[in-house]
Amino acid sequence: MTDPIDELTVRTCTDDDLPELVALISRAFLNDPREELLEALPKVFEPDRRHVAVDGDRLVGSAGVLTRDMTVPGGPMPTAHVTAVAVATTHRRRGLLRRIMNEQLHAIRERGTEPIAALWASEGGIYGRYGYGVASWNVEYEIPVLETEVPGTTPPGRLRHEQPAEISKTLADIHDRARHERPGVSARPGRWWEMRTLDPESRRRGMSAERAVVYEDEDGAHGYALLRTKLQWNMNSPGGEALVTEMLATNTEAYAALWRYLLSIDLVRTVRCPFGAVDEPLRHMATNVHALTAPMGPGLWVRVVDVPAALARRRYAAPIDVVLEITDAMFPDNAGRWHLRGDADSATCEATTAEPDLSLDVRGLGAAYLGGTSLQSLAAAGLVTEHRPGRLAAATTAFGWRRAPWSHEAF
Ligand SMILES: CC(=O)SCCNC(=O)CCNC(=O)[C@H](O)C(C)(C)COP(=O)(O)OP(=O)(O)OC[C@H]1O[C@@H](n2cnc3c(N)ncnc32)[C@H](O)[C@@H]1OP(=O)(O)O
Repeated sequence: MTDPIDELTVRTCTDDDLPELVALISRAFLNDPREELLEALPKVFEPDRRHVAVDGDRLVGSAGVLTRDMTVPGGPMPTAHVTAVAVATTHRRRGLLRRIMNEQLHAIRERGTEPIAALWASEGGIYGRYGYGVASWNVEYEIPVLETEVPGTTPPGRLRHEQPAEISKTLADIHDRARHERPGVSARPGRWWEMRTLDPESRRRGMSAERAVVYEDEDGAHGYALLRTKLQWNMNSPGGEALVTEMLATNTEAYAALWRYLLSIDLVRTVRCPFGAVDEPLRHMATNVHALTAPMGPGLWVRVVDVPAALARRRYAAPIDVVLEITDAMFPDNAGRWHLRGDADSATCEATTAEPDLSLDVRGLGAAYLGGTSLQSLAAAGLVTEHRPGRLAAATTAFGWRRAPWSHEAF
């Protein structure tokens, strides 16, 4: 007997679906549908890239893609940003997500412009089965500011307070220049900055409006921090909190000046920075690194959608000449042997019948793609097999990168 879930229509969205879509996504993420989502979403909404499952006159499942570049080792690359995945609680665990993911990944592949897809997962058990691997790690800093500081003299530049929406061009310029150094950072095309700088009450969660601190010198602006604050008292002592919602800098001076500022705001005792990088330079700048001890969790998950295109598009930290044997249960065209040759300037990847040096599933390739998960550690976990001695070590070095991948926003 056919499960009724197989009878549901899965189609792409229209603008008319928006109100019901907002209700579906809000409920799935345990919220009430909020007016401001109806204002924010249309700024970045791509109906033709969002799948919905329909039961009668109801939307019961959905997953979308945002068309954005992401920096990968070597530079920016079109990347399908998978977002706002939801299945109605009335229809859960009957295979609806599986149907939607299948449609979505095939649509990305048919489009032919995005060699990889990326997402932030709400739970760790969902996306591995679709070929996604954890490609970056996120560190959640909670810094007791009385225990550490960033020493140094007053830099030549200065800091100024601004309303983010009023200086979005400056923020966008710093963001664009800073992100090229760092795999994992997403571009903000079109009306993204308009959406990012909306500051509805519901985003504040009891804290202040978001404000910007910009570092500039005579050559222009080189860094910014976006933050919220909240004052509370412990008996007669201040116990204020600052939440750094985003921070990017194009040089060390700006980065140090911003952290020096953040760690010395009067009445603030704790600075939280929920999107921290694994290789955050602050650890080497602060006087007490123990104050920066912090939990780490998965950040970006990457799915390689087109193996030869993805491997030829990124660059490699050292010369590489290797035959990879890939398995991929969803895309047979990805499976097989690929001869990858590359270095810091160029790369090629062609089908071959040669004996493989390494074999791995596409999920492991996604994990290693941004340079943040080592092939050697995947091999130690039994997820990469080496067929010729020495090839694993060489490939591990080449797949690494000078900065750890980092995503500064959970899209
Ligand atoms: C990129 C993002 O947006 S991440 C956000 C994801 N959305 C949410 O967390 C919102 C709340 N949750 C939901 O909307 C739904 O429960 C979803 C979308 C996570 C899952 O939808 P469902 O239709 O129930 O999933 P479906 O029935 O297709 O399950 C497919 C497989 O994934 C597994 N699975 C589904 N959800 C989870 C989960 N949260 N944790 C672990 N495994 C899961 C199922 O057990 C099933 O496994 P199987 O193939 O071995 O049988």
